[in-house]
Amino acid sequence: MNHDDENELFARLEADMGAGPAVPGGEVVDLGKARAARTEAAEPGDAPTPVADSATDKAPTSTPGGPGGSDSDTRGVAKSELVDSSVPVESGPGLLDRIKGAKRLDVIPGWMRSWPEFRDAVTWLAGHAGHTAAFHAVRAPLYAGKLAVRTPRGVVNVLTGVGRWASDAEGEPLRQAEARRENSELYLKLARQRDRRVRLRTIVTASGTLLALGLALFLVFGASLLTQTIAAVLAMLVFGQIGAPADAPLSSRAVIKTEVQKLTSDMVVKAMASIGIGPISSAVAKGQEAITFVAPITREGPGWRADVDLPLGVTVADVVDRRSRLASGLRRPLGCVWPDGDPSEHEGRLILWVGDQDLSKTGKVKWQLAKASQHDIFNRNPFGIDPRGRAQSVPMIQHNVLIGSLPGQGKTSAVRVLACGAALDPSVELWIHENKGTGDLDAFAPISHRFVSGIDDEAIKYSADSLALLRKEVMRRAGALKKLPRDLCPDKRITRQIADKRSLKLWPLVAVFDECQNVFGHSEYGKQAGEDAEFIIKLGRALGVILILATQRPDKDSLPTGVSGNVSIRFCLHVAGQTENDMVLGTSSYKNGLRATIFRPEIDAGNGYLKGATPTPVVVRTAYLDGPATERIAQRARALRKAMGTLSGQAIGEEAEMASGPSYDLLADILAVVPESEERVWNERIAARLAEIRPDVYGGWQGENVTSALKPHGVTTRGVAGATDEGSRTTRRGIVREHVAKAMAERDGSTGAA
Ligand SMILES: Nc1ncnc2c1ncn2[C@@H]1O[C@H](COP(=O)(O)OP(=O)(O)OP(=O)(O)O)[C@@H](O)[C@H]1O
Repeated sequence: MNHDDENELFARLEADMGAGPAVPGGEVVDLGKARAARTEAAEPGDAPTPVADSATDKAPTSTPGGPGGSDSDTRGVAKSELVDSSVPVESGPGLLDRIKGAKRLDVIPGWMRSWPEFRDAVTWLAGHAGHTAAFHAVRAPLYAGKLAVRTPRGVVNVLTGVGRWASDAEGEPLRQAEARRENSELYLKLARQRDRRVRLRTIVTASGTLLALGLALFLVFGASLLTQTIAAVLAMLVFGQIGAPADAPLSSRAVIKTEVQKLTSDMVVKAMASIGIGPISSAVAKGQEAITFVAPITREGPGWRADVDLPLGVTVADVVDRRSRLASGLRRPLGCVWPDGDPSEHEGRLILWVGDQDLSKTGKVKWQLAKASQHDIFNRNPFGIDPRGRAQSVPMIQHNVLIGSLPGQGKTSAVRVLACGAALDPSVELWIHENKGTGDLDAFAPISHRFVSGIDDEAIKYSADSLALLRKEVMRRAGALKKLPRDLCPDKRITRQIADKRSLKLWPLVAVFDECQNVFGHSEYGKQAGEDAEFIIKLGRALGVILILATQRPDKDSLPTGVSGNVSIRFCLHVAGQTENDMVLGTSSYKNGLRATIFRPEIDAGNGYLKGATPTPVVVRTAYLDGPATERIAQRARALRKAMGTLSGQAIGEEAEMASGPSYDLLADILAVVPESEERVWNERIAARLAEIRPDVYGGWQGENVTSALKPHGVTTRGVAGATDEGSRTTRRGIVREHVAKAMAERDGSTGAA
């Protein structure tokens, strides 16, 4: 709390205690009393009442009005007294509210609460210690040699030192000076002091020498070899160190620290004054306080953090706009300087974070799930780190993702990270489309229900077909979800519990469209594909259908506005200008300071603005998975799917038409569960047996489901006489086994002929 705050709080307390019952702001003002009060104050000879405007620091002005003033004037007085009174009144939060609203600082720092960050810190520390130990261990023989060579010199240094001490050599220059000045009194005093000292020190030195000689004789003639060795090593360590020249230390450094200057308020003010924001520069020029530091500058992660209040009317976006000038003003590389807003405060609260090193030099960020055996897509997917080194993740369920940038900035890498997260959940059905044709996502082919890599018309058509199929799938899911009982699906959206009931076929479906501009911009299929994508984006979220779109041409021809306008998570790597920026990050993003144009081509590949995944947009350097790493993850994902029986579609060589849901052969399955000996059978019995062999497909089926599923195959049901489990005879709907066998033979015969 600063001084002004304290003053204000005390004034407020005084007002609370002394003013009697409060007049709530909403109460009716007694104009008569207000007028009387004003008339009193405006008596001739009275000084004009100053109306202080603390917000604008205006010069005091006289209260308008006076005897005979109009009603509106009167209201003006009453209003100014209530609003601008220099005595605090009941406006704004009270003391308790202010205390309640105070921001609590973390008891335990963020990096200690986040397991991955804590693990990173400990791993780094262990690595650092290990490296230093190994470095010096390797050089130990060299250090021993140096110490041995320096030992005689050390001995001489010690003897010389002792001699100088015993003879009080340090007082000699003083005595000489007094002798030259012929100050006999002081000289005699010093000489007497020297004699006293030398007498005492000679006794100490002689005793010490005798002791040392005794010890030396004992070590040479009386001590064991081990003691002799230890003594020799110790002597070498001590005398070798003492004998070292001042400019040649024994060991070199195992690590050389990159010296990073501490960020000071002075540096920040100077830098801010140099970026060309009028109110700041002019205040600094006049020697006034241009910006206010609301907290001490502290160390946060691998850098420094300054919390600053900008002058009135200046926004964080104004500073972000001048980031490179700010970097110059701070004399730091651009990739170290990250001005950011504080969402919990006002538009003028700037968090300036200055990193020790350029974000682009962080190297390749490890993906947290690179070695994980499995992942749950209902949890957030690790995505990368922010400039402050904090792990950042992306929620997948209930979301769609749009990734955009110029070529070669890291879109595909970002897609891989998201697709790998989805792949590690074996319940997820993957549809992968890579319409650049370079095979960047080929690793996912063995686990994808639908997969295509290509830029030719056929590949584009395949992707467009996928969107059409997804649209149908979304509609099917909407119907299926609606029918679910309320207790299973209270929020009318897919949950883990629902996804795990395979018979419902409502598992999460992640569809990736990399280089989607080639699909949406296609002359023949583009328009329909855009409409389908918009439909899916709008409705698919609650139904477990997640679209991940990546484009290197975010313009309105290649990315339908219905798509870009409705997507929930956006990641924008380097783009050329405002239009592309806003297409990916959303309207007005550029104006609000979210400018992916700040990233440098190539140097900042992998760095982008992430919006929608965190409470406020954040710069993220994505984790990087190269080809082999992606393949290893995909293999793990395939093994998981095999074990769970969720591989489907093209991953097991099925035709593309069998796109939605796992394939099954109803006729073959019925023949399998109805033995030849059983000529006629009730449909309800078939349904129960089918559910036993394929619960994921037939679970929950009743007799009617068998009836309707057989209809397209030309098998009709009829009344079949039989006995219930209790033994009573009755007739129910059923089939003749031979009819099913015939339908299957016909079908297979015609397939074979085709
Ligand atoms: N997260 C990252 N960390 C480090 N380097 C990265 C990262 N992402 C991308 N890169 C670098 O950028 C290069 C291009 O990445 P990527 O292929 O993902 O870009 P792209 O935007 O998909 O390109 P294109 O549009 O041509 O397909 C990579 O080969 C890699 O060297």
